[in-house]
Amino acid sequence: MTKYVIHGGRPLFGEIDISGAKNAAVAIIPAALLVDGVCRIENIPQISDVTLILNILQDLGADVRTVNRTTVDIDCSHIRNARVPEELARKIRASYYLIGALLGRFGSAEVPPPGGCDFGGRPIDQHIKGFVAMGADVDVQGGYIHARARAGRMQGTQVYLDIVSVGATMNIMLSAVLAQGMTVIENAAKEPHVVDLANFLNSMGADIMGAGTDVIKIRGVARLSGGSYSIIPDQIEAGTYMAAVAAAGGEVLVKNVIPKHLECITAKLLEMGVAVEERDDAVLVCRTGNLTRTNVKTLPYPGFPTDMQPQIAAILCLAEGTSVLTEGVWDNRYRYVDEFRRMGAQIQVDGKIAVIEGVEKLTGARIRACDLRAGAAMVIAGLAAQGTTEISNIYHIERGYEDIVRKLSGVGADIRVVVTPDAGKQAQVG
Ligand SMILES: CC(=O)N[C@H]1[C@@H](OP(=O)(O)OP(=O)(O)OC[C@H]2O[C@@H](n3ccc(=O)[nH]c3=O)[C@H](O)[C@@H]2O)O[C@H](CO)[C@@H](O)[C@@H]1O
Ligand SMILES: C=C(OP(=O)(O)O)C(=O)O
Repeated sequence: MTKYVIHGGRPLFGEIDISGAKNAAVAIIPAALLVDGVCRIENIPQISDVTLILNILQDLGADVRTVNRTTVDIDCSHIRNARVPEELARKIRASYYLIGALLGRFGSAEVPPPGGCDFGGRPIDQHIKGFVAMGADVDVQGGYIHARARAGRMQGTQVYLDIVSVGATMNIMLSAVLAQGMTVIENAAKEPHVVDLANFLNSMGADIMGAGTDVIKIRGVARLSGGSYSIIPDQIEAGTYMAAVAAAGGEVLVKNVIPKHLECITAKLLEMGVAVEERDDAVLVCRTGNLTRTNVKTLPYPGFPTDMQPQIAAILCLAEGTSVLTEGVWDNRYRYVDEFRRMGAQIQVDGKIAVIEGVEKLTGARIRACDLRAGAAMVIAGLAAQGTTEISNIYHIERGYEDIVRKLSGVGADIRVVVTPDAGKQAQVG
């Protein structure tokens, strides 16, 4: 078993470099399927979700070459296969983007239902509604989603999303760039990664307007051609390290960020008494005094991101007074609360609302990551806690954080990766 062992209670000082955004990279890499020629993609984060999506493209027949640690060249010109392997696709959420990209490229796709963090139901009905409106037949058989454009090519149309969905907005965009005519997505998501995908596709020759607003217009073009593109910095990775400084104390320059994307997080940290100073492409985060209570509700961008909800909860556990946290996106994103309670946190959950009574200190405990951001929040709690925290199931964290142990050690955290023989092997030895 591999776990993180953290000796908490040390403030953090120094600088942390932020990697490319997970939720942009896992859409832009499948988008290379639409391009005729070589796409050079830079600022790719070294995380397991990216490795998986690159493996899927290779399995489909793409030529993937590593240029350096953060750059790959992808050439999908010779792909003829539109069936995605089940064992890879089920491990990540972003495999759903292969439906839109393959439909756009070949007019057909066979993709297993996606995996990803478990927040209760994660339907993709809005993605399918969009594909059907654009002239595709979609059904599920033998554990696979089968999608086929009846006219051989997707047809532009108007799609109104019943709910603001990041995945549906980007998937419909992928299926529309090579479609016949104009597609209009209404009630579209506005997250930075939606804009990044549109910018990537436009840089390869697509004609997309309005990304970042709630109406996106995509005029279909005959072909996309190769080029190079650099992925935006990860808003959530940056927010996670900002939260770590807020919880543990200290002063850290979080570098290579777009401060505008962080404003929703910065605003809450300021309310809690944390100093945040914006620079051109960095934010300086400093916490010396006590933390003040606040209320937080997660919402689609530009609201406070749901992917920062567990991390802000870790700080609120240490803030003076009672805070109310409302999850506005997912039905069940509080599965980590029992683990926090083992560290002395006082949290009551009722449906989508968590009431957090601040405590003076958290104490180290053996806890288990239950999903990606919950795992990151446990790291934050461990850094702030007195004593030793051991976090298992860290593969969840490695889906989305490049070198988290090295980055935190670089600012003075006492965090190590420890590999122990699993229970089965110990029993064999004994
Ligand atoms: C790989 C990736 O980018 N994952 C992110 C993406 O997930 P994902 O794309 O799965 O999330 P969505 O934005 O689609 O989901 C938002 C809400 O819409 C609902 N919904 C969504 C689609 C649909 O067809 N029907 C439907 O009812 C969901 O249940 C949820 O309540 O956005 C989420 C919301 O910012 C983030 O937490 C995830 O980190
Ligand atoms: C929920 C997340 O990821 P995914 O949708 O890939 O499970 C996340 O990035 O916080």
